[in-house]
Amino acid sequence: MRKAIFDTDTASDDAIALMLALDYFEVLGVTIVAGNVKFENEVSNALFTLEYLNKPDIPVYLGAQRPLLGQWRTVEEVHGKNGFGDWEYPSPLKKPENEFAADAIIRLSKEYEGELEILAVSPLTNIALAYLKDSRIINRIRKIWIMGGAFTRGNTTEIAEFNFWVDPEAAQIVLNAGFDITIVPWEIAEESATITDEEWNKIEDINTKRSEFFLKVNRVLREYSKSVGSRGSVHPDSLTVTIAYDNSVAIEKVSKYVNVELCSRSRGAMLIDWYGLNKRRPNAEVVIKADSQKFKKYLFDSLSKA
Ligand SMILES: O=c1[nH]cnc2c1ncn2[C@@H]1O[C@H](CO)[C@@H](O)[C@H]1O
Repeated sequence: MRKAIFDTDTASDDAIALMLALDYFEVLGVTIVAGNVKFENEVSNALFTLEYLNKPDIPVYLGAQRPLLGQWRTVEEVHGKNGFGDWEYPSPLKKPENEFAADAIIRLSKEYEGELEILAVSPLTNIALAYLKDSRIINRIRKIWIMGGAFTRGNTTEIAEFNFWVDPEAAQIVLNAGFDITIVPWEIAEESATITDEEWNKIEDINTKRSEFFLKVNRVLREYSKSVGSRGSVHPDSLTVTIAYDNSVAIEKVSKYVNVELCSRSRGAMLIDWYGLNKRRPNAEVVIKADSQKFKKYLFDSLSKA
């Protein structure tokens, strides 16, 4: 089985993406980073998810509790106050590790040199810190799968997607470091990983512990997504993990030089050099079309498991 670290600001879809990652990868650790909701809620959500899915032995490492430089805001309106649709789940018994997330990433990259992949479905602060401490990590990590960036339809500002917007400096560091990177941008998820009301009804009918989990953690996400005009709840993190597992879910990809804007109004914007104007070598593969049916088949299969 492929080996991966799951880097997350655990709220709503992050937890479903973690469920999928546990099915498809040997997850060596879950690293937590500042993003969606209060750090303590993210930690609790990750610990609870692992317990709920009967994987209590997978270590959880605490990472950056704020972005490298800028101010950010959490988005409880998107995920609910606790990030899990206000579901009052029982407090997890499991505890996080003492080792700092960036150190765990560096250590695991040595223990599994050339094999380790990172599923980065959150702001890139932890990965930037790991790289800043040990730049040779770029030669040991096999691949980073990044959920981030918007082409034009930002979900946090007019032009910026949340993960890139929270820590654009970290995103810029990671993108320019020399890792092997695939990016799944926001619009691709909205197009292909939106779960409509009809599909929510189908999930209600599945009636497994996992489907119940989906309905609870994504309850507020569903309301929020619809309130801003999406066709249902949008699941970018789940799509990213599915593409990491089965690359044929990404129907069209382009290799380009990608950077992130750091300035005022357009902070966090994804900058793709479509025409090679900078004469810089491509640093990322960007997914521009995904197979919605195939993604949903994977999601429903996983939700149907006992
Ligand atoms: O409105 C939203 N819909 C879905 N995900 C969101 C939203 N706001 C923040 N995130 C978080 O940021 C990434 C997507 O931009 C996802 O990783 C999700 O956890």
